Amino acid sequence: MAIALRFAAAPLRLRLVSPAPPAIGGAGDGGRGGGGGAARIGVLGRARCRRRRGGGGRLEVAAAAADDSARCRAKGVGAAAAAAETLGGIEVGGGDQLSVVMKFGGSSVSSAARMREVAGLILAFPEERPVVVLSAMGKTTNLLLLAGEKAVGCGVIRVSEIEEWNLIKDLHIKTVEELALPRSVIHTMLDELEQLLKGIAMMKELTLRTTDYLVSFGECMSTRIFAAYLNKIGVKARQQLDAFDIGFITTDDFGNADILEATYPAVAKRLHGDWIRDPAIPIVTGFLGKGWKSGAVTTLGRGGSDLTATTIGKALGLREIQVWKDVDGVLTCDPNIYPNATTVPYLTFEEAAELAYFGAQVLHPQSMRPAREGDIPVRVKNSYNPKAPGTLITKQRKMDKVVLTSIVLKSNVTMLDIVSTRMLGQFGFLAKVFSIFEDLGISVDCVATSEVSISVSLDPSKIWSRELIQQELDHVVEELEKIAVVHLLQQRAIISLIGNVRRSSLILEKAFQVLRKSGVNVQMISQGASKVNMSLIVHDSEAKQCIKALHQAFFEDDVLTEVEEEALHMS
Ligand SMILES: Nc1ncnc2c1ncn2[C@@H]1O[C@H](COP(=O)(O)OP(=O)(O)O)[C@@H](O)[C@H]1O
Ligand SMILES: N[C@@H](CC(=O)OP(=O)(O)O)C(=O)O
Repeated sequence: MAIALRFAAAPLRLRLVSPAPPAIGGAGDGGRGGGGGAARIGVLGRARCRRRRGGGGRLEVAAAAADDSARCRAKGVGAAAAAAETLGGIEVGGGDQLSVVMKFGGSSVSSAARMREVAGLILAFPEERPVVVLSAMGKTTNLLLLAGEKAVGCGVIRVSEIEEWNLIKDLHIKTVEELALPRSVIHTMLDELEQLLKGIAMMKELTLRTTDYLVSFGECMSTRIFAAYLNKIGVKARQQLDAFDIGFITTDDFGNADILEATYPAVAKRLHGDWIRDPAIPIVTGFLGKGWKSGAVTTLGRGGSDLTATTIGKALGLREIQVWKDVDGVLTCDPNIYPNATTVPYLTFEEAAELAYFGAQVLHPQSMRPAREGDIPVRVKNSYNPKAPGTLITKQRKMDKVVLTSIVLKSNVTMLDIVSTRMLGQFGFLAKVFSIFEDLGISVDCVATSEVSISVSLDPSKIWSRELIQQELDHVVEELEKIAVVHLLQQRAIISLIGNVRRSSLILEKAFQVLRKSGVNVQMISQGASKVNMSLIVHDSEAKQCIKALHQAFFEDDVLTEVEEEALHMS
Protein backbone atom coordinates (compact mmCIF):
# COMPACT_ATOMS: atom_id res chain seq x y z
CA MET A 1 0.00 0.00 0.00
CA ALA A 2 1.45 3.30 -1.03
CA ILE A 3 0.34 5.37 1.95
CA ALA A 4 -0.30 4.27 5.47
CA LEU A 5 -0.90 7.68 6.91
CA ARG A 6 0.09 10.86 5.21
CA PHE A 7 0.05 14.28 6.83
CA ALA A 8 0.81 17.64 5.31
CA ALA A 9 4.55 18.23 5.30
CA ALA A 10 4.79 22.01 5.33
CA PRO A 11 3.32 24.37 7.92
CA LEU A 12 1.76 26.60 5.29
CA ARG A 13 -2.02 26.96 5.72
CA LEU A 14 -4.14 27.88 2.75
CA ARG A 15 -7.85 28.06 2.49
CA LEU A 16 -8.98 27.93 -1.11
CA VAL A 17 -12.63 27.33 -1.71
CA SER A 18 -14.18 27.16 -5.16
CA PRO A 19 -15.68 30.50 -6.12
CA ALA A 20 -19.32 31.19 -6.76
CA PRO A 21 -20.37 30.53 -10.34
CA PRO A 22 -19.74 33.39 -12.75
CA ALA A 23 -22.32 36.06 -13.35
CA ILE A 24 -23.67 36.20 -16.89
CA GLY A 25 -21.36 38.27 -19.01
CA GLY A 26 -18.68 37.98 -16.33
CA ALA A 27 -15.20 36.61 -16.60
CA GLY A 28 -16.22 32.97 -16.43
CA ASP A 29 -17.85 31.33 -19.38
CA GLY A 30 -19.90 28.96 -17.35
CA GLY A 31 -17.51 26.13 -18.11
CA ARG A 32 -16.87 23.18 -15.88
CA GLY A 33 -14.50 25.07 -13.61
CA GLY A 34 -17.33 27.34 -12.58
CA GLY A 35 -18.20 25.68 -9.31
CA GLY A 36 -19.75 22.22 -9.21
CA GLY A 37 -16.94 20.53 -11.05
CA ALA A 38 -14.09 22.57 -9.61
CA ALA A 39 -11.51 21.20 -7.23
CA ARG A 40 -12.05 22.10 -3.58
CA ILE A 41 -8.74 22.63 -1.90
CA GLY A 42 -8.50 22.79 1.85
CA VAL A 43 -5.50 23.17 4.15
CA LEU A 44 -2.57 21.24 2.84
CA GLY A 45 -5.00 18.61 3.66
CA ARG A 46 -8.14 18.75 1.65
CA ALA A 47 -8.22 19.77 -1.95
CA ARG A 48 -10.79 20.94 -2.56
CA CYS A 49 -42.01 39.22 -1.34
CA ARG A 50 -46.69 40.86 1.26
CA ARG A 51 -50.27 41.09 0.40
CA ARG A 52 -53.22 40.02 2.44
CA ARG A 53 -54.98 37.16 0.81
CA GLY A 54 -58.40 38.36 -0.22
CA GLY A 55 -61.69 36.55 0.11
CA GLY A 56 -60.50 34.26 -2.67
CA GLY A 57 -58.09 32.67 -0.18
CA ARG A 58 -60.80 30.82 1.70
CA LEU A 59 -60.45 27.13 1.50
CA GLU A 60 -62.93 24.44 0.93
CA VAL A 61 -60.96 21.23 1.29
CA ALA A 62 -62.41 18.15 -0.25
CA ALA A 63 -62.32 14.93 1.74
CA ALA A 64 -59.43 12.71 0.85
CA ALA A 65 -59.88 8.99 0.43
CA ALA A 66 -60.52 7.41 3.82
CA ASP A 67 -58.29 4.40 3.28
CA ASP A 68 -55.21 6.56 2.64
CA SER A 69 -55.80 8.54 5.81
CA ALA A 70 -56.23 5.39 7.86
CA ARG A 71 -52.94 4.03 6.53
CA CYS A 72 -51.16 7.27 7.26
CA ARG A 73 -52.63 7.58 10.73
CA ALA A 74 -51.52 4.06 11.47
CA LYS A 75 -47.98 5.32 10.79
CA GLY A 76 -48.65 8.30 13.05
CA VAL A 77 -48.45 10.65 10.11
CA GLY A 78 -52.08 11.36 9.37
CA ALA A 79 -52.56 14.64 11.22
CA ALA A 80 -51.75 16.81 8.25
CA ALA A 81 -53.94 14.95 5.79
CA ALA A 82 -56.71 14.90 8.37
CA ALA A 83 -56.29 18.66 8.75
CA ALA A 84 -56.59 19.01 4.98
CA GLU A 85 -59.82 17.09 5.12
CA THR A 86 -61.32 19.16 7.89
CA LEU A 87 -59.86 22.61 7.28
CA GLY A 88 -62.76 23.86 5.18
CA GLY A 89 -63.07 27.61 5.36
CA ILE A 90 -59.66 28.58 6.78
CA GLU A 91 -57.83 31.57 5.39
CA VAL A 92 -54.34 31.03 4.05
CA GLY A 93 -51.90 33.79 4.83
CA GLY A 94 -52.39 36.61 7.25
CA GLY A 95 -49.59 38.78 5.93
CA ASP A 96 -48.60 40.29 2.67
CA GLN A 97 -45.53 38.53 1.35
CA LEU A 98 -44.41 35.05 0.56
CA SER A 99 -42.82 33.81 3.80
CA VAL A 100 -41.32 30.33 3.45
CA VAL A 101 -40.19 27.79 0.89
CA MET A 102 -41.53 24.29 1.43
CA LYS A 103 -39.66 21.75 -0.66
CA PHE A 104 -40.97 18.19 -0.86
CA GLY A 105 -38.68 15.48 -2.20
CA GLY A 106 -39.62 12.51 -4.35
CA SER A 107 -40.40 10.28 -1.37
CA SER A 108 -42.84 12.88 -0.02
CA VAL A 109 -44.88 12.99 -3.25
CA SER A 110 -44.57 9.40 -4.43
CA SER A 111 -48.31 8.66 -4.76
CA ALA A 112 -51.77 10.23 -4.69
CA ALA A 113 -51.99 9.49 -0.96
CA ARG A 114 -48.69 11.26 -0.37
CA MET A 115 -49.81 14.27 -2.42
CA ARG A 116 -52.91 14.55 -0.21
CA GLU A 117 -50.70 14.33 2.85
CA VAL A 118 -48.40 17.08 1.56
CA ALA A 119 -51.39 19.29 0.73
CA GLY A 120 -52.50 18.76 4.32
CA LEU A 121 -49.07 19.75 5.61
CA ILE A 122 -49.17 23.00 3.67
CA LEU A 123 -52.65 23.75 4.98
CA ALA A 124 -51.61 22.89 8.52
CA PHE A 125 -49.63 26.17 8.53
CA PRO A 126 -52.33 28.65 7.48
CA GLU A 127 -50.27 31.61 8.68
CA GLU A 128 -47.54 30.84 6.15
CA ARG A 129 -47.52 31.98 2.54
CA PRO A 130 -45.34 29.29 1.00
CA VAL A 131 -43.56 28.86 -2.26
CA VAL A 132 -43.82 25.10 -2.87
CA VAL A 133 -40.99 23.28 -4.65
CA LEU A 134 -41.50 19.67 -5.72
CA SER A 135 -39.26 16.90 -6.97
CA ALA A 136 -40.36 14.19 -9.36
CA MET A 137 -42.68 11.53 -7.91
CA GLY A 138 -40.85 8.70 -6.10
CA LYS A 139 -38.09 7.18 -8.23
CA THR A 140 -39.28 8.78 -11.50
CA THR A 141 -35.89 10.40 -12.24
CA ASN A 142 -34.12 7.04 -12.05
CA LEU A 143 -36.81 5.45 -14.21
CA LEU A 144 -36.49 8.20 -16.83
CA LEU A 145 -32.74 7.71 -16.97
CA LEU A 146 -33.13 3.96 -17.43
CA ALA A 147 -35.89 4.41 -20.02
CA GLY A 148 -33.62 6.75 -21.97
CA GLU A 149 -30.72 4.28 -21.86
CA LYS A 150 -32.98 1.48 -23.08
CA ALA A 151 -34.47 3.64 -25.83
CA VAL A 152 -31.01 4.10 -27.33
CA GLY A 153 -30.77 0.41 -28.13
CA CYS A 154 -34.31 -0.86 -28.53
CA GLY A 155 -35.61 0.58 -31.80
CA VAL A 156 -38.59 2.93 -32.28
CA ILE A 157 -41.18 0.15 -32.53
CA ARG A 158 -40.27 -1.26 -29.11
CA VAL A 159 -40.26 1.99 -27.12
CA SER A 160 -43.81 1.29 -25.91
CA GLU A 161 -42.52 -1.94 -24.35
CA ILE A 162 -39.81 -0.30 -22.21
CA GLU A 163 -40.68 -1.37 -18.68
CA GLU A 164 -39.56 1.89 -17.03
CA TRP A 165 -41.61 4.00 -19.46
CA ASN A 166 -44.69 1.94 -18.61
CA LEU A 167 -44.02 2.30 -14.86
CA ILE A 168 -43.75 6.09 -15.26
CA LYS A 169 -46.92 6.29 -17.36
CA ASP A 170 -48.91 4.04 -15.01
CA LEU A 171 -47.80 5.90 -11.85
CA HIS A 172 -48.78 9.31 -13.22
CA ILE A 173 -52.09 8.20 -14.75
CA LYS A 174 -53.00 6.33 -11.53
CA THR A 175 -52.15 9.37 -9.42
CA VAL A 176 -54.26 11.68 -11.57
CA GLU A 177 -57.17 9.22 -11.41
CA GLU A 178 -56.91 8.70 -7.64
CA LEU A 179 -56.89 12.45 -7.10
CA ALA A 180 -59.97 12.67 -9.35
CA LEU A 181 -58.24 15.07 -11.75
CA PRO A 182 -58.81 15.19 -15.51
CA ARG A 183 -56.29 13.16 -17.49
CA SER A 184 -55.60 16.27 -19.52
CA VAL A 185 -53.41 17.50 -16.61
CA ILE A 186 -50.58 15.27 -17.82
CA HIS A 187 -51.68 13.86 -21.16
CA THR A 188 -49.69 16.30 -23.26
CA MET A 189 -46.61 15.71 -21.12
CA LEU A 190 -46.89 11.92 -21.43
CA ASP A 191 -47.36 12.19 -25.20
CA GLU A 192 -44.31 14.43 -25.51
CA LEU A 193 -42.29 12.09 -23.33
CA GLU A 194 -43.16 9.11 -25.52
CA GLN A 195 -42.22 11.10 -28.62
CA LEU A 196 -38.91 12.01 -27.02
CA LEU A 197 -38.14 8.36 -26.21
CA LYS A 198 -38.96 7.46 -29.83
CA GLY A 199 -36.67 10.25 -31.01
CA ILE A 200 -33.86 8.86 -28.84
CA ALA A 201 -34.54 5.38 -30.24
CA MET A 202 -34.44 6.71 -33.77
CA MET A 203 -31.21 8.65 -33.24
CA LYS A 204 -29.68 5.78 -31.25
CA GLU A 205 -28.04 8.50 -29.18
CA LEU A 206 -28.62 10.09 -25.78
CA THR A 207 -26.58 13.23 -25.18
CA LEU A 208 -26.27 14.90 -21.76
CA ARG A 209 -28.43 17.73 -23.10
CA THR A 210 -31.19 15.33 -24.15
CA THR A 211 -30.85 13.46 -20.86
CA ASP A 212 -31.58 16.67 -18.96
CA TYR A 213 -34.61 17.37 -21.14
CA LEU A 214 -35.75 13.78 -20.59
CA VAL A 215 -35.49 13.83 -16.78
CA SER A 216 -37.17 17.25 -16.61
CA PHE A 217 -40.48 15.52 -17.38
CA GLY A 218 -40.47 14.11 -13.83
CA GLU A 219 -40.68 17.49 -12.08
CA CYS A 220 -42.85 18.98 -14.84
CA MET A 221 -45.47 16.25 -14.26
CA SER A 222 -45.43 16.11 -10.43
CA THR A 223 -45.90 19.88 -10.15
CA ARG A 224 -48.73 19.95 -12.71
CA ILE A 225 -50.57 17.21 -10.85
CA PHE A 226 -50.06 18.84 -7.44
CA ALA A 227 -51.08 22.33 -8.57
CA ALA A 228 -54.20 20.90 -10.17
CA TYR A 229 -54.98 19.02 -6.96
CA LEU A 230 -54.60 22.12 -4.76
CA ASN A 231 -56.85 24.07 -7.09
CA LYS A 232 -59.37 21.25 -7.08
CA ILE A 233 -59.60 21.19 -3.27
CA GLY A 234 -60.06 24.94 -3.21
CA VAL A 235 -56.56 26.14 -2.32
CA LYS A 236 -55.64 28.88 -4.69
CA ALA A 237 -52.48 27.58 -6.28
CA ARG A 238 -50.87 29.27 -9.20
CA GLN A 239 -50.87 26.95 -12.13
CA GLN A 240 -47.56 25.17 -11.93
CA LEU A 241 -44.32 27.06 -12.75
CA ASP A 242 -41.40 25.55 -14.64
CA ALA A 243 -38.17 26.79 -13.06
CA PHE A 244 -36.61 27.25 -16.51
CA ASP A 245 -39.38 29.71 -17.37
CA ILE A 246 -39.20 31.84 -14.21
CA GLY A 247 -35.57 32.87 -14.24
CA PHE A 248 -33.46 29.89 -13.13
CA ILE A 249 -30.44 30.58 -15.31
CA THR A 250 -27.55 28.16 -15.17
CA THR A 251 -24.27 27.21 -16.75
CA ASP A 252 -24.59 24.81 -19.67
CA ASP A 253 -23.08 21.89 -17.72
CA PHE A 254 -25.84 19.45 -18.49
CA GLY A 255 -26.38 17.02 -15.63
CA ASN A 256 -24.67 19.19 -13.06
CA ALA A 257 -25.36 22.85 -13.90
CA ASP A 258 -24.52 25.73 -11.58
CA ILE A 259 -27.01 28.47 -10.84
CA LEU A 260 -25.85 31.89 -12.06
CA GLU A 261 -26.20 35.12 -10.07
CA ALA A 262 -28.71 36.54 -12.53
CA THR A 263 -31.15 33.94 -11.24
CA TYR A 264 -31.78 35.73 -7.93
CA PRO A 265 -33.22 39.02 -9.22
CA ALA A 266 -35.05 37.26 -12.05
CA VAL A 267 -36.75 34.72 -9.78
CA ALA A 268 -37.55 37.37 -7.15
CA LYS A 269 -39.09 39.64 -9.76
CA ARG A 270 -41.23 36.89 -11.24
CA LEU A 271 -42.46 35.29 -7.99
CA HIS A 272 -42.98 38.58 -6.17
CA GLY A 273 -44.64 40.18 -9.18
CA ASP A 274 -47.03 37.26 -9.61
CA TRP A 275 -47.89 37.33 -5.91
CA ILE A 276 -48.61 41.05 -5.90
CA ARG A 277 -50.86 40.72 -8.96
CA ASP A 278 -52.66 37.64 -7.68
CA PRO A 279 -51.71 35.93 -4.41
CA ALA A 280 -51.76 32.22 -5.18
CA ILE A 281 -49.34 29.55 -3.95
CA PRO A 282 -46.59 29.06 -6.55
CA ILE A 283 -45.79 25.40 -7.28
CA VAL A 284 -42.29 25.34 -8.78
CA THR A 285 -40.36 22.47 -10.39
CA GLY A 286 -37.24 21.59 -8.42
CA PHE A 287 -33.98 20.45 -10.02
CA LEU A 288 -34.34 22.34 -13.32
CA GLY A 289 -32.88 25.42 -14.96
CA LYS A 290 -32.13 26.96 -18.33
CA GLY A 291 -28.62 27.04 -19.77
CA TRP A 292 -27.64 30.63 -20.40
CA LYS A 293 -25.88 29.93 -23.68
CA SER A 294 -27.93 27.06 -25.04
CA GLY A 295 -31.34 28.10 -23.74
CA ALA A 296 -31.92 24.37 -23.17
CA VAL A 297 -33.29 22.71 -20.04
CA THR A 298 -30.52 21.88 -17.55
CA THR A 299 -30.49 19.94 -14.27
CA LEU A 300 -28.70 20.89 -11.05
CA GLY A 301 -27.25 17.46 -10.21
CA ARG A 302 -29.03 14.64 -8.40
CA GLY A 303 -31.05 15.87 -5.43
CA GLY A 304 -30.98 19.37 -6.96
CA SER A 305 -34.46 20.39 -5.76
CA ASP A 306 -32.91 21.29 -2.40
CA LEU A 307 -30.82 23.85 -4.27
CA THR A 308 -33.91 25.16 -6.07
CA ALA A 309 -35.51 25.72 -2.65
CA THR A 310 -32.57 27.54 -1.10
CA THR A 311 -32.14 29.66 -4.24
CA ILE A 312 -35.76 30.81 -4.00
CA GLY A 313 -35.29 31.42 -0.26
CA LYS A 314 -32.34 33.70 -0.90
CA ALA A 315 -33.92 35.38 -3.94
CA LEU A 316 -36.99 36.42 -1.98
CA GLY A 317 -35.24 36.88 1.39
CA LEU A 318 -37.71 34.50 3.00
CA ARG A 319 -37.98 33.76 6.73
CA GLU A 320 -37.22 30.05 6.44
CA ILE A 321 -36.46 27.30 3.96
CA GLN A 322 -38.06 23.96 4.77
CA VAL A 323 -36.92 20.76 3.08
CA TRP A 324 -39.32 17.90 3.76
CA LYS A 325 -37.86 14.40 3.48
CA ASP A 326 -38.63 10.84 4.59
CA VAL A 327 -36.32 10.95 7.64
CA ASP A 328 -36.53 12.91 10.91
CA GLY A 329 -33.88 15.40 9.78
CA VAL A 330 -30.15 15.12 9.25
CA LEU A 331 -29.04 12.03 11.15
CA THR A 332 -25.81 10.99 12.89
CA CYS A 333 -25.12 8.68 9.91
CA ASP A 334 -26.89 7.23 6.90
CA PRO A 335 -29.74 5.12 8.38
CA ASN A 336 -29.39 2.67 5.49
CA ILE A 337 -25.86 1.88 6.65
CA TYR A 338 -26.63 1.79 10.36
CA PRO A 339 -30.21 2.04 11.57
CA ASN A 340 -29.32 3.30 15.08
CA ALA A 341 -28.68 6.77 13.61
CA THR A 342 -30.36 9.57 15.54
CA THR A 343 -31.42 13.10 14.60
CA VAL A 344 -28.90 15.94 14.79
CA PRO A 345 -31.03 18.83 16.15
CA TYR A 346 -28.78 21.74 15.09
CA LEU A 347 -26.16 22.24 12.41
CA THR A 348 -24.30 25.19 10.94
CA PHE A 349 -24.39 25.87 7.19
CA GLU A 350 -20.73 24.90 7.12
CA GLU A 351 -21.32 21.54 8.81
CA ALA A 352 -24.30 20.78 6.58
CA ALA A 353 -22.36 21.71 3.45
CA GLU A 354 -19.42 19.45 4.38
CA LEU A 355 -21.79 16.64 5.25
CA ALA A 356 -23.56 16.96 1.91
CA TYR A 357 -20.39 17.41 -0.09
CA PHE A 358 -18.84 14.32 1.46
CA GLY A 359 -21.75 12.12 0.52
CA ALA A 360 -24.74 12.42 2.87
CA GLN A 361 -27.55 12.00 0.36
CA VAL A 362 -29.94 13.96 2.56
CA LEU A 363 -28.90 17.39 1.18
CA HIS A 364 -27.65 18.54 -2.22
CA PRO A 365 -23.95 19.50 -1.93
CA GLN A 366 -24.42 23.05 -3.24
CA SER A 367 -27.71 23.74 -1.49
CA MET A 368 -26.30 25.44 1.60
CA ARG A 369 -24.57 28.20 -0.36
CA PRO A 370 -27.63 30.40 -1.08
CA ALA A 371 -28.99 29.83 2.43
CA ARG A 372 -25.66 30.84 3.96
CA GLU A 373 -25.31 33.87 1.69
CA GLY A 374 -28.86 34.99 2.47
CA ASP A 375 -28.53 33.91 6.13
CA ILE A 376 -31.83 32.09 5.91
CA PRO A 377 -32.41 29.18 8.31
CA VAL A 378 -32.98 25.78 6.72
CA ARG A 379 -35.21 23.27 8.50
CA VAL A 380 -35.02 19.61 7.49
CA LYS A 381 -38.31 17.91 8.36
CA ASN A 382 -39.98 14.54 7.91
CA SER A 383 -43.18 14.61 5.84
CA TYR A 384 -44.00 11.15 7.23
CA ASN A 385 -43.56 12.37 10.82
CA PRO A 386 -44.26 16.14 10.82
CA LYS A 387 -44.33 16.36 14.62
CA ALA A 388 -40.63 15.49 14.87
CA PRO A 389 -38.64 18.71 15.38
CA GLY A 390 -36.19 17.94 12.56
CA THR A 391 -32.84 19.65 12.08
CA LEU A 392 -32.38 23.40 12.11
CA ILE A 393 -29.44 24.67 10.06
CA THR A 394 -28.22 28.19 10.79
CA LYS A 395 -25.11 30.36 10.46
CA GLN A 396 -23.88 29.69 13.97
CA ARG A 397 -24.60 27.44 16.89
CA LYS A 398 -23.14 26.80 20.32
CA MET A 399 -20.18 24.53 19.72
CA ASP A 400 -18.65 24.27 23.24
CA LYS A 401 -20.24 20.90 24.00
CA VAL A 402 -20.01 19.56 20.48
CA VAL A 403 -17.54 16.76 19.78
CA LEU A 404 -18.84 14.79 16.81
CA THR A 405 -22.00 15.68 14.87
CA SER A 406 -22.29 13.12 12.11
CA ILE A 407 -20.35 10.42 10.28
CA VAL A 408 -20.57 10.37 6.50
CA LEU A 409 -19.51 7.73 4.02
CA LYS A 410 -18.62 8.29 0.41
CA SER A 411 -18.04 4.99 -1.38
CA ASN A 412 -16.55 4.07 -4.76
CA VAL A 413 -13.83 6.66 -4.48
CA THR A 414 -10.69 6.50 -6.59
CA MET A 415 -7.32 7.55 -5.15
CA LEU A 416 -4.22 8.59 -7.02
CA ASP A 417 -0.73 8.41 -5.54
CA ILE A 418 1.45 10.78 -7.54
CA VAL A 419 5.20 10.87 -6.91
CA SER A 420 7.31 13.43 -8.75
CA THR A 421 9.97 12.01 -11.05
CA ARG A 422 12.04 15.17 -10.44
CA MET A 423 14.35 15.81 -7.50
CA LEU A 424 13.33 16.91 -4.01
CA GLY A 425 12.79 20.64 -3.86
CA GLN A 426 11.35 20.85 -7.33
CA PHE A 427 8.87 23.70 -7.21
CA GLY A 428 5.80 23.94 -9.38
CA PHE A 429 5.03 20.22 -8.99
CA LEU A 430 1.71 20.73 -7.21
CA ALA A 431 0.73 23.47 -9.64
CA LYS A 432 1.38 21.13 -12.58
CA VAL A 433 -0.63 18.33 -11.02
CA PHE A 434 -3.59 20.59 -10.34
CA SER A 435 -3.49 22.20 -13.74
CA ILE A 436 -3.90 18.71 -15.23
CA PHE A 437 -6.99 18.15 -13.06
CA GLU A 438 -8.31 21.54 -14.08
CA ASP A 439 -7.74 20.93 -17.79
CA LEU A 440 -9.54 17.60 -17.60
CA GLY A 441 -12.37 18.98 -15.45
CA ILE A 442 -11.75 16.40 -12.71
CA SER A 443 -13.07 17.09 -9.23
CA VAL A 444 -10.72 16.45 -6.30
CA ASP A 445 -12.01 15.74 -2.79
CA CYS A 446 -9.12 15.04 -0.41
CA VAL A 447 -5.44 15.84 -0.72
CA ALA A 448 -2.36 14.91 1.30
CA THR A 449 1.03 16.15 0.17
CA SER A 450 4.74 16.19 0.74
CA GLU A 451 7.17 18.17 -1.36
CA VAL A 452 7.57 15.46 -3.98
CA SER A 453 4.44 13.41 -3.66
CA ILE A 454 0.76 13.96 -3.51
CA SER A 455 -2.21 11.69 -2.82
CA VAL A 456 -5.65 12.75 -3.94
CA SER A 457 -9.10 11.22 -3.93
CA LEU A 458 -11.33 11.74 -6.96
CA ASP A 459 -15.07 11.45 -7.10
CA PRO A 460 -16.16 9.79 -10.32
CA SER A 461 -19.72 9.17 -9.07
CA LYS A 462 -20.88 12.57 -10.31
CA ILE A 463 -20.48 11.44 -13.89
CA TRP A 464 -23.51 9.58 -15.15
CA SER A 465 -22.01 7.31 -17.80
CA ARG A 466 -19.84 4.50 -16.51
CA GLU A 467 -17.63 4.16 -19.60
CA LEU A 468 -16.78 7.82 -19.39
CA ILE A 469 -15.41 7.36 -15.88
CA GLN A 470 -12.85 4.78 -16.97
CA GLN A 471 -11.94 6.86 -20.02
CA GLU A 472 -11.45 9.93 -17.85
CA LEU A 473 -9.32 8.04 -15.35
CA ASP A 474 -7.13 6.60 -18.09
CA HIS A 475 -6.69 10.07 -19.51
CA VAL A 476 -5.74 11.70 -16.20
CA VAL A 477 -3.22 8.94 -15.43
CA GLU A 478 -1.70 9.29 -18.90
CA GLU A 479 -1.29 13.06 -18.44
CA LEU A 480 0.14 12.77 -14.90
CA GLU A 481 2.62 10.09 -15.98
CA LYS A 482 4.38 12.76 -18.04
CA ILE A 483 5.63 14.30 -14.78
CA ALA A 484 5.26 11.62 -12.11
CA VAL A 485 4.96 7.98 -11.14
CA VAL A 486 1.26 7.34 -10.68
CA HIS A 487 -0.62 4.60 -8.79
CA LEU A 488 -4.34 4.34 -9.29
CA LEU A 489 -6.15 2.89 -6.26
CA GLN A 490 -9.83 2.13 -6.75
CA GLN A 491 -12.68 0.97 -4.49
CA ARG A 492 -11.74 3.24 -1.64
CA ALA A 493 -14.12 5.05 0.71
CA ILE A 494 -13.94 8.40 2.47
CA ILE A 495 -15.24 8.40 6.03
CA SER A 496 -15.85 12.01 7.05
CA LEU A 497 -16.07 12.87 10.71
CA ILE A 498 -18.11 16.07 10.86
CA GLY A 499 -17.71 17.77 14.19
CA ASN A 500 -15.81 20.25 16.24
CA VAL A 501 -12.30 20.30 14.82
CA ARG A 502 -11.18 22.19 17.97
CA ARG A 503 -11.48 18.74 19.48
CA SER A 504 -9.62 17.06 16.64
CA SER A 505 -7.15 15.26 18.91
CA LEU A 506 -9.97 13.77 20.93
CA ILE A 507 -11.92 12.78 17.84
CA LEU A 508 -8.92 11.29 16.07
CA GLU A 509 -7.68 9.49 19.18
CA LYS A 510 -11.05 7.84 19.62
CA ALA A 511 -11.50 7.15 15.92
CA PHE A 512 -8.11 5.49 15.57
CA GLN A 513 -8.71 3.43 18.73
CA VAL A 514 -11.94 2.15 17.23
CA LEU A 515 -10.43 1.45 13.81
CA ARG A 516 -7.41 -0.31 15.28
CA LYS A 517 -9.68 -2.55 17.33
CA SER A 518 -11.61 -3.32 14.14
CA GLY A 519 -8.34 -4.21 12.38
CA VAL A 520 -8.77 -1.44 9.81
CA ASN A 521 -5.78 0.33 8.30
CA VAL A 522 -6.39 3.98 7.41
CA GLN A 523 -4.81 4.77 4.04
CA MET A 524 -4.94 8.56 4.09
CA ILE A 525 -6.09 11.25 6.47
CA SER A 526 -6.98 14.81 5.67
CA GLN A 527 -8.34 17.67 7.71
CA GLY A 528 -10.18 20.42 5.92
CA ALA A 529 -9.90 24.14 6.26
CA SER A 530 -13.57 24.21 7.13
CA LYS A 531 -12.89 23.39 10.81
CA VAL A 532 -15.70 20.89 10.82
CA ASN A 533 -14.43 17.87 8.94
CA MET A 534 -11.76 15.22 9.24
CA SER A 535 -11.61 12.63 6.48
CA LEU A 536 -10.17 9.12 6.66
CA ILE A 537 -9.74 6.93 3.61
CA VAL A 538 -10.19 3.19 4.00
CA HIS A 539 -10.88 0.30 1.66
CA ASP A 540 -14.50 0.19 0.46
CA SER A 541 -14.98 -3.35 1.74
CA GLU A 542 -14.25 -2.24 5.33
CA ALA A 543 -16.16 1.04 5.27
CA LYS A 544 -19.62 0.03 6.50
CA GLN A 545 -18.17 -1.93 9.40
CA CYS A 546 -16.11 1.18 10.30
CA ILE A 547 -19.18 3.44 10.26
CA LYS A 548 -21.03 1.11 12.61
CA ALA A 549 -18.10 0.85 15.04
CA LEU A 550 -17.46 4.61 14.98
CA HIS A 551 -21.15 5.37 15.51
CA GLN A 552 -21.28 3.06 18.49
CA ALA A 553 -18.20 4.63 20.01
CA PHE A 554 -19.14 8.26 19.43
CA PHE A 555 -22.89 8.23 19.84
CA GLU A 556 -23.78 5.16 21.87
CA ASP A 557 -20.92 4.38 24.29
CA ASP A 558 -20.89 5.75 27.84
CA VAL A 559 -17.11 5.40 27.87
CA LEU A 560 -16.81 8.14 25.30
CA THR A 561 -19.06 10.41 27.30
CA GLU A 562 -16.43 10.28 30.06
CA VAL A 563 -13.66 11.14 27.64
CA GLU A 564 -15.76 13.95 26.21
CA GLU A 565 -16.52 15.38 29.64
CA GLU A 566 -12.88 15.30 30.61
CA ALA A 567 -11.96 17.17 27.45
CA LEU A 568 -14.73 19.68 27.98
CA HIS A 569 -13.52 20.40 31.54
CA MET A 570 -10.02 20.94 30.28
CA SER A 571 -11.13 23.48 27.69
N1 LIG B 1 -26.89 11.63 7.48
C1 LIG B 1 -28.08 11.39 6.93
N2 LIG B 1 -29.20 11.89 7.51
C2 LIG B 1 -30.42 11.67 6.98
N3 LIG B 1 -30.63 10.95 5.87
C3 LIG B 1 -29.57 10.43 5.23
C4 LIG B 1 -28.25 10.63 5.73
N4 LIG B 1 -27.41 10.00 4.88
C5 LIG B 1 -28.14 9.45 3.92
N5 LIG B 1 -29.45 9.69 4.10
C6 LIG B 1 -30.53 9.25 3.20
O1 LIG B 1 -31.08 10.41 2.58
C7 LIG B 1 -32.48 10.16 2.35
C8 LIG B 1 -33.20 11.50 2.20
O2 LIG B 1 -32.66 12.24 1.13
P1 LIG B 1 -33.39 12.22 -0.29
O3 LIG B 1 -33.66 10.82 -0.71
O4 LIG B 1 -32.64 13.08 -1.22
O5 LIG B 1 -34.74 12.90 0.14
P2 LIG B 1 -35.86 13.52 -0.76
O6 LIG B 1 -35.87 12.77 -2.05
O7 LIG B 1 -37.08 13.31 0.06
O8 LIG B 1 -35.49 14.96 -0.89
C9 LIG B 1 -32.92 9.38 3.56
O9 LIG B 1 -34.02 8.56 3.24
C10 LIG B 1 -31.68 8.56 3.92
O10 LIG B 1 -31.78 7.28 3.40
N1 LIG C 1 -35.76 14.32 -9.00
C1 LIG C 1 -34.37 14.72 -8.91
C2 LIG C 1 -34.20 15.97 -8.06
C3 LIG C 1 -34.40 15.85 -6.59
O1 LIG C 1 -34.07 16.74 -5.84
O2 LIG C 1 -34.96 14.74 -6.12
P1 LIG C 1 -35.17 14.41 -4.53
O3 LIG C 1 -35.63 15.67 -3.84
O4 LIG C 1 -36.23 13.35 -4.53
O5 LIG C 1 -33.86 13.93 -3.99
C4 LIG C 1 -33.51 13.58 -8.45
O6 LIG C 1 -34.03 12.49 -8.23
O7 LIG C 1 -32.33 13.76 -8.34
